[in-house]
Amino acid sequence: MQTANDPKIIVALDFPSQNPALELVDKLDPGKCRLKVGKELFTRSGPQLVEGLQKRGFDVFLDLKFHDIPNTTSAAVAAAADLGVWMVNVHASGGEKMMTACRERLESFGADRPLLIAVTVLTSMNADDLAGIGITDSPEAQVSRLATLTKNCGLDGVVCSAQEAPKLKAEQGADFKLITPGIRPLTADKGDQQRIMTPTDALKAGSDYLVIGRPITQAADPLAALEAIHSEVIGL
Ligand SMILES: O=c1ccn([C@@H]2O[C@H](COP(=O)(O)O)[C@@H](O)[C@H]2O)c(=O)[nH]1
Repeated sequence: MQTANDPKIIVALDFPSQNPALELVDKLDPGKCRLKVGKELFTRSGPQLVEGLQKRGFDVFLDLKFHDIPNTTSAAVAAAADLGVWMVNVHASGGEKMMTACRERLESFGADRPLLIAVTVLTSMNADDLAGIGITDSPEAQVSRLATLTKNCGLDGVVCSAQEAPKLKAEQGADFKLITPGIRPLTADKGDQQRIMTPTDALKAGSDYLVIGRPITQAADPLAALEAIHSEVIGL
């Protein structure tokens, strides 16, 4: 259920610099959405921008998808926790030792620690893309395998596509959070996403949070696009 205290929509601020990002953010309501800062905007504008978004009242998902050795990755998630972000992520394919080191490092932040989640299979990838990196299982099977590893390491959830959500909720339980990009309203361009679902279907399938970028940020009227999605999902 979408409530004012736990907005389900996470707007991906994939902008080339902070000015266009803030132009949109200053029209948004932190009661209706959270914000995601990814590699492009963080590389341009960094921690100062994240702090500015948080001062405006928004929860920030720092989507830097860390993938490195345990020592380096756990230090990076601790730096994210120092920034005060709501959620941070790593790649599950970094493995058990890396994810466990990250989870243990965040324990020292107590109840205020960010949610720690792991990327399973990018929503831009299909079975052929997986085969290209030597994985002959279906995306669904690979996502399940990496979600099980992630849960066993004590993380809070995974990034997956909404298509995998029913299986993951059955396998990992209701509390294991599913953060799903690849969200496309019926009229939106698919772009480079492969495993997609509409906002309504994604929430019905078991997504906890919907990551939505271009269908909002590239819309002729981004605020109207967000409002339309918000109205669609508000009762779910
Ligand atoms: O598997 C993944 C992991 C992360 N993302 C990120 O989500 C947004 C999606 O943006 P759209 O414009 O709605 O496609 C983007 O920032 C990605 O880096 C993902 O798409 N898939």
